[in-house]
Amino acid sequence: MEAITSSRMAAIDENCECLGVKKLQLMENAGTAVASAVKKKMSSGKVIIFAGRGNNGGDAFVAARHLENYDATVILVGRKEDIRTQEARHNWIALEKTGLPLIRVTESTTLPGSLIKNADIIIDGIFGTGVKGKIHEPESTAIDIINGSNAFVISVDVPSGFDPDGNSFEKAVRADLTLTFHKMKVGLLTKDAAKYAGEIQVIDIGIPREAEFFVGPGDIKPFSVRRSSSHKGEAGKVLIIGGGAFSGAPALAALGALRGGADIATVAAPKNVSAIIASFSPNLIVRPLSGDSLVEEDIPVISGLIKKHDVVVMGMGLGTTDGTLAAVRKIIPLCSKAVIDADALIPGMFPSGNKDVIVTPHAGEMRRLSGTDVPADGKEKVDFVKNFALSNGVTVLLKGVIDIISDGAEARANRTGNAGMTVGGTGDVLAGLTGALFARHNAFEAACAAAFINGAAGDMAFAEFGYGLLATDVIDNIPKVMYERDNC
Ligand SMILES: NC(=O)C1=CN([C@@H]2O[C@H](COP(=O)(O)OP(=O)(O)OC[C@H]3O[C@@H](n4cnc5c(N)ncnc54)[C@H](O)[C@@H]3O)[C@@H](O)[C@H]2O)[C@H](O)CC1
Ligand SMILES: [K+]
Repeated sequence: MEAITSSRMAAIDENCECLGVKKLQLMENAGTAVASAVKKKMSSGKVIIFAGRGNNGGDAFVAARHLENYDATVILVGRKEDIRTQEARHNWIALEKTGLPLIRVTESTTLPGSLIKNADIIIDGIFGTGVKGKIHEPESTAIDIINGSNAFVISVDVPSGFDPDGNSFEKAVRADLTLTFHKMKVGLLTKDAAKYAGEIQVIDIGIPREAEFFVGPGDIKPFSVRRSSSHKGEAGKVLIIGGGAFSGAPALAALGALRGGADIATVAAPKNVSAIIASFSPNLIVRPLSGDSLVEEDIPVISGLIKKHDVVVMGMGLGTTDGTLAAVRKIIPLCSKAVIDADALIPGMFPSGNKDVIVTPHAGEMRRLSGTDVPADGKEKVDFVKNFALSNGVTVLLKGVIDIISDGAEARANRTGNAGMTVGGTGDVLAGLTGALFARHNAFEAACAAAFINGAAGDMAFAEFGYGLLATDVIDNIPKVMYERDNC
């Protein structure tokens, strides 16, 4: 059964907002489904609703509002001033306008244990996917009280305290029924989950398919955060192997990597272009290779550089002489993580099972790599990319009007970008940016985020320069997309 992590769920949630489906709507659907489960179980009776200060509590507030005709009481575990999100606050205010009794509990000693004794149903909305670490008071005692009751317990999304990602946890509600939203959670598939969750039902809360299939702002969020205590190099060291035939392409890739957050971008380039590349920017470290093009004799130097970097980005501006292609073939197996672009995209060279290679072809390069025509669009194109990724053991980022990204297991698409980006160099920027993101995250997530960020930076450049935009304008807008812009 397909299951989802809490971080992916949060990303999808964020993507929904951009598609016009607000969190408030999802919360309404979630809470309505919980109330329906109560109505299905009994037509009248005593219901106690435990709600926390996060969105799980918000779902419980909605459920309570839909149970006005029952003998229902809401226990807010925490101060109403501390209700964390706008959506949950909105639903608390709506609840205050009903005739339902609302009890606020800030200390474990004031939890009304006697009220719970003869409850028929308890709704458990203390924590959902946002639970972290040791359970504090009064939540901890609230969990104990629920577990000590004889009522039928319905947990909202996950039993409160239970780790949605399958990690160890301190204590959790033991539910009879868990209504989990959108998809099964990874933790609910672990072997002792049923002890806590009881029967598990997956509830559709109206998340559009597009929120999962199209890369959105939620998917780039994890790439925009960094610990304040980070040390030099921790954000990624990227080695660009390119140039010889050209000099601008590897420089654009390196600058794309730096704007994408890499701490270090080193360019290993043939001697004929190395000084030119260095002269483009003082931010670049350039290591000259032996001659006018990459050759096998350069491999000892390159091998040493690979060991000092997290990711290799290779191909841009290399040229396609036999000697260069022979060198490329020998370099790829030396890399633990590689982004392969442009001239380094050589047919038949990706070892199956090596998931730490991202290839970034456009349609023409994809045709060369696969030896067949790429379907124009639709499901056929997605399946084509997915099959290629699976059979070659790589992650594919196929560039196009709509980019398709797949690691062979999953496929997503990216809609950012514009026709102004057909200008030379934007693909080099994307390759470098992909390398920077790949240094810190897995191949598929990095490729998805890079496609979105590069396209959105291109859209910002288009707003300023129209069809006169340059690859360097895309580079300059990368941080705005990652750190400043509302990307909806
Ligand atoms: N994913 C969706 O599309 C939807 C999800 N909904 C519901 O939202 C919750 C997740 O909400 P979130 O606000 O992120 O987190 P929680 O409500 O689970 O909890 C956060 C809350 O709890 C406090 N807290 C966390 N850990 C502890 C602890 N150890 N001790 C004490 N307090 C703790 C924290 O400070 C916060 O205040 C999801 O499960 C769904 O139920 C949407 O409503 C519908 C769409
Ligand atoms: K819960």
